[in-house]
Amino acid sequence: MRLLQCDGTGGCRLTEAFSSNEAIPPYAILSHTWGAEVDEVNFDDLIKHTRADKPGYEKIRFCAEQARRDGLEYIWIDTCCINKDNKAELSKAINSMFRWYGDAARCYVYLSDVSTAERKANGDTSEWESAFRGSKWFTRGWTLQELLAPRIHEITAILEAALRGGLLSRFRVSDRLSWMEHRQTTREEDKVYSFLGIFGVHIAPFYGEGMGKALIRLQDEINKLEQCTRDLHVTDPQRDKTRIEETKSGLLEDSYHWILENPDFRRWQEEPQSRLLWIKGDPGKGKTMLLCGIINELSKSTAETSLLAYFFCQATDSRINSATAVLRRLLFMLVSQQPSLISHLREKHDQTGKALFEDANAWVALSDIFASVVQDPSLKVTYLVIDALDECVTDLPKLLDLIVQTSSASSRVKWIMSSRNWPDIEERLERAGDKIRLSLELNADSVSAAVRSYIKHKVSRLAQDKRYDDQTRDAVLRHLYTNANDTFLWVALVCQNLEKMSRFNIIKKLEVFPPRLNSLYNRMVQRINTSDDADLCKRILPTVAVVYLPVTLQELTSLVEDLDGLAENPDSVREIVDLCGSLLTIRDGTIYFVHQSAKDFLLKETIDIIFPSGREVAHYTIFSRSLLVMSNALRRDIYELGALGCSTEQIAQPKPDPLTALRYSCIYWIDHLYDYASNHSMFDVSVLQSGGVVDSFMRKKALYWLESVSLCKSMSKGVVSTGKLVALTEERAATSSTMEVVQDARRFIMYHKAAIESSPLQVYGALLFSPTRSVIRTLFKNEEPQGMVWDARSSEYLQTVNVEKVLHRISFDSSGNYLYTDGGVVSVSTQSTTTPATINAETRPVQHRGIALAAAGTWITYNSQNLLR
Ligand SMILES: Nc1ncnc2c1ncn2[C@@H]1O[C@H](COP(=O)(O)OP(=O)(O)OP(=O)(O)O)[C@@H](O)[C@H]1O
Repeated sequence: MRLLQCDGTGGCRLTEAFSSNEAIPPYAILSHTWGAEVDEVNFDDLIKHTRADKPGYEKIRFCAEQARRDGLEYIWIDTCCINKDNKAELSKAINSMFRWYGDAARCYVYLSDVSTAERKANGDTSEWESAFRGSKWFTRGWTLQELLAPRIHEITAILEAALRGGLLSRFRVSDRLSWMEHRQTTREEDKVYSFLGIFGVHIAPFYGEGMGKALIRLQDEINKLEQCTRDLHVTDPQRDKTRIEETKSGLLEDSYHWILENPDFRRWQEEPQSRLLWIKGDPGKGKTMLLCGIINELSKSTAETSLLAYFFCQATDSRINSATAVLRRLLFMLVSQQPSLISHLREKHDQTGKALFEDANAWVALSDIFASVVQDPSLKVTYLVIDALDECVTDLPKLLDLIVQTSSASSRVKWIMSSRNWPDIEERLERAGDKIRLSLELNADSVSAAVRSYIKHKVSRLAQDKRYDDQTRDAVLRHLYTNANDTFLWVALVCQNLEKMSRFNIIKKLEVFPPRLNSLYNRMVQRINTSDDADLCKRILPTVAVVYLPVTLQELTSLVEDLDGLAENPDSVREIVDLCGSLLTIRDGTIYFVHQSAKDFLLKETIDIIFPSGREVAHYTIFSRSLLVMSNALRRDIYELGALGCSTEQIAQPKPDPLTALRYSCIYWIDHLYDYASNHSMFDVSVLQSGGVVDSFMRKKALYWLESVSLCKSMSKGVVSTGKLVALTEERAATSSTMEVVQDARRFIMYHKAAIESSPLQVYGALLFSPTRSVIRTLFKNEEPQGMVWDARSSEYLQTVNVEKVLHRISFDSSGNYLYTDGGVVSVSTQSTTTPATINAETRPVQHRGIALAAAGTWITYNSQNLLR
């Protein structure tokens, strides 16, 4: 970007171009409509100091004068700040202009066809206003990206939220395209190129290609961008935060406000060099809720000017307990708020697709991307918040190292993290330069006051709901004040128990709540152990303690034999889970531990009660139950979709959903088998023998299982799991026939993953593209699609499409006449022709890797020999 530097007396000179990592000084930018090309001052005129008589100088003078009044030294005007003879510079400018307008300190609009002289002395603005409303500035293509003022909504019909600075990525593509409808540009392609910034995409301008082709290229880029954002998305982080707050019965402002006045916190907030704040404290001291409060405050105070991204690690949920998950969510939130940042992901994502975020190399790729995002010179001031580092089970050291490294590399990023008092976290964070450590134990007075207000609030609610008399209320207050030891969680658990108890004799019953968390948990476990339902609870608790993410009530019925047949009756399951006392809680039909510390307690302190035969047995039970229920229920086309080409996006979850109770089993059975097998002395070798449970399941159900994995949107996990299964059969010397079927299933899923992921029933079409000697193809011969047999060596082709690169995405429009690929759009002719279609030609003698099926039943293979039939 080049700027015009004004000397304050009406003179200006062009600066050298700023490189992309140089800081750009504050500048004003001009929005105007172009006059005749000869009248505008161009780059050459400024370099050679020629043609000072051009009418276009008036605009420069206007802009420089206004900038002087606004105290700005630099201005940017498109007529003269771009060297249009330099193709690379022109292309870069076209692709960056939207951002340059967004980043400007001021934007001046020069309306050459509206005169202030038309304002009447008596203040009547009607003539001026009608000239204003009729100005051609509102009808030109390029000025679309420069619109700012709210009243412009009436004239342009552009949604007011967009004009008020709402994130453009939140508006539908069709809405944004419609804003251009009544606008003109001198060159037709500009009608498309002027959209690049509005969609946050880049294409090289190619004047002469025509609007149609430019639009196809734009649409293709938009599709890729949307796909990249979709692939990055896992769950909505805002919703995750709300869920956490609700699971913990809502956030109480009085109990976190102290932090805003805390000297360490203020130092972190106010000093630019203090980039890293680490809040540490023992279990249940209120760190998570404190961070929820801080996030609320930051989002109020910095909403417009900065970015805010956060992540709550939860050890109990394998989807959100790894370093990769942390980076993926943070990046998703940053990109959602500043879409231009997606450029750091696009190149890698275009090559690799969703696997970029999920395969074995995901950490390497994501950490590189993250490091370049935080060093992007256009990155706004950014706050990154991570709660519960201690609950990041996978790759915590790598995450800590990255935080330390990036915090010293970027001055625009400020971090807040929380964790328990773990020495290994302390040791790693010690390496960060300007960090602030805020210990809750060292701020005992503030925490104690916060806990007291929490107690007051909870007890007044209890007194109201349970109609306590004054004496009971005061006794409860006293017991909580005396025994809480500044631990929110202890108070929360006691109050939760009191809610379930009748008010009579409460004062005596208070004795059952001993001080300290562990004593309280111990009391809860002892009560379960001596209850009438102890056996049932002792089958449910180990299951809930070893699952890799919280399961639903229906999923639990698949994992615990005693709950067989109750999948349709969640209320009964709820009653049974309630027997497990105060250790578990149910929210939206999903079972959680009341707190991570409850699970920790169970796993560490009660092994002999909950896992008398070892934890591996709990894994074995889940594995074998899963295989049993899947063997009974899985079948071809379980959702009764019919058409093999039905794409994942078109599939609506049926009601009732036959996979409701099976989802967890489908995704995690292999992980449980693996964890069971980790104890050599306990492992029963027959599990992996010919005719054993795994062998039989794979022979009879492998394809139906893959179909269901795709319906559960978990193909990437399926790939990883089958890899684990292969490794296990090798380690444990399974019989060779079992190894063969498992290895072939692995090849099958690797080879056809993309196709099965986009259309689950393509798993059956994929048989046609597997070698005839494939074990899976042989086993499932009867499942091959009938009447659509395709033979690459002998078929007549309607059309042959050769592509230059691997195609990751392929889909037909609803008519079946157009095929959209990431290599371009192909029309699917119904007449026989030997002419190759529009994608660039390159034939490679390798095999096809995937397939897609048109609505009309035409097959296509993609990747290399791309054949339409
Ligand atoms: N500001 C608050 N408003 C409402 N409830 C709170 C607040 N602070 C703490 N609590 C209650 O205390 C419980 C424990 O707090 P929290 O989960 O934040 O502790 P923690 O320090 O993060 O614990 P751990 O390190 O074990 O994860 C919460 O479940 C909630 O019920």
